[in-house]
Amino acid sequence: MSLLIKNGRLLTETGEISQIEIYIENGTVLEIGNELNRAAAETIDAAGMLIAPGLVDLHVHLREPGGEKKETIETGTKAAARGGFTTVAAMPNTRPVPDSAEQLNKLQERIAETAAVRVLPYASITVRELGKDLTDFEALKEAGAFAFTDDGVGIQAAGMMLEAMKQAAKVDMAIVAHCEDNTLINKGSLHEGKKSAELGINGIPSVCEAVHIARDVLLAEQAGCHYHVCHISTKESVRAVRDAKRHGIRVTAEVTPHHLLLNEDDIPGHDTNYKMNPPLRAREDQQALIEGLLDGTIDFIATDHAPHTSEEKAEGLELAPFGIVGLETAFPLLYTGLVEKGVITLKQLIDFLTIKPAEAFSLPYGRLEEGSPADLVLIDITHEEKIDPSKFLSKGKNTPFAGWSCKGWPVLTIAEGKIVWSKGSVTA
Ligand SMILES: NC(=O)N[C@@H](CC(=O)O)C(=O)O
Ligand SMILES: [Zn+2]
Ligand SMILES: [Zn+2]
Repeated sequence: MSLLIKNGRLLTETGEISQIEIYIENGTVLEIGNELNRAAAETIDAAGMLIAPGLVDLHVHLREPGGEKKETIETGTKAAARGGFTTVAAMPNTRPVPDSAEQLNKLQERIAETAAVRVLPYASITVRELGKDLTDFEALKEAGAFAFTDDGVGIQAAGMMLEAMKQAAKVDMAIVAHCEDNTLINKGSLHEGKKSAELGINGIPSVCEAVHIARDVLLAEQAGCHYHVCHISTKESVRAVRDAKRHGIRVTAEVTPHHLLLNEDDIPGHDTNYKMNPPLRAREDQQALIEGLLDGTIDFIATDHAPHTSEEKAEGLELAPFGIVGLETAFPLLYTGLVEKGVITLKQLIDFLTIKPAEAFSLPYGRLEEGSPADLVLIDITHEEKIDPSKFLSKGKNTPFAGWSCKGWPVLTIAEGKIVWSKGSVTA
């Protein structure tokens, strides 16, 4: 199977745009250049489109097994393809949890059968994510685990975290941490601040997250493992990561589009589409996250795509589950909200969604070079369209961004040389 992409525009290292042809064979980029004179089974005219490496999202909830009402591997990866993502890492807070080689193997089978794009499965740190017993890291690595995390819940005991980190260092894998101290959650539904006070709702204080990060970087220093912070959200957390990096500790961090684009002032009232964990923080936290991204404290962007059913989300601010979807809106939102506003460049945005996550975890994805896997996305930078959850391929419609007018929509996604999603107008 061969594919020729003509007339596309590619960003060079310096951020300039160059006209390019890409020839793909058997899932691999064979040649990039001008007037390649290749005869391909299929030709795509990418005139006017920006070509980027397939986007990489290392924090996604696909919900299968056990949560199929919210999402499946099939619907979640179709949503990924529509959003321009060709690699996603699937969180293990499913039922059952991939906490043994047997469960992970079953998950891999489902992925092989139904996924539209590449899925890297996380395994849990503790059995059933209960925080009591460590899983068998060696066996899980052998079975193809991408990294270890108990996302959805923090590792409460420092001794447990240290032991996990030592085991992770032994098998040269990362500990990926949802940072939340259960004794500081305060039964909160929003950030503890202006908005929680205004709405008369319990708030989750910033220190609930930052205290785990401050603890964990010290533990990681001792264990010598790669420690990664999920969905960083507060200025104190950014400070802790920055300080740890300065001291040579092997820590990386991700931030979500919603924490970069929203803060508590944007919450219109009792709307559960603004309820996620960690919560939308104060304006100065949002500013600190942008600064952290710009100065390299925060390594990359991940969506934390967390679909829930509309019935669950209709239960009111205090009872509804935490989480919003993100795969199908990340690029246009960030392009419109950050690049068009001059906060970051287009090159930086693409890097934060491709090469940066890949480098943080030494993955061979997120780059478009001769010999690399043929993962790429064509993006229409100029076309403006409103976010319409009814068009989502995800089962989850839970987004606070419905109706936002955005530019920078993916129009065609190729994963391992195959067209996995197309808006329809570009294929020749
Ligand atoms: N982010 C969320 O608000 N929710 C996630 C859990 C998590 O990422 O911690 C979920 O699984 O729904
Ligand atoms: Zn989490
Ligand atoms: Zn998550």
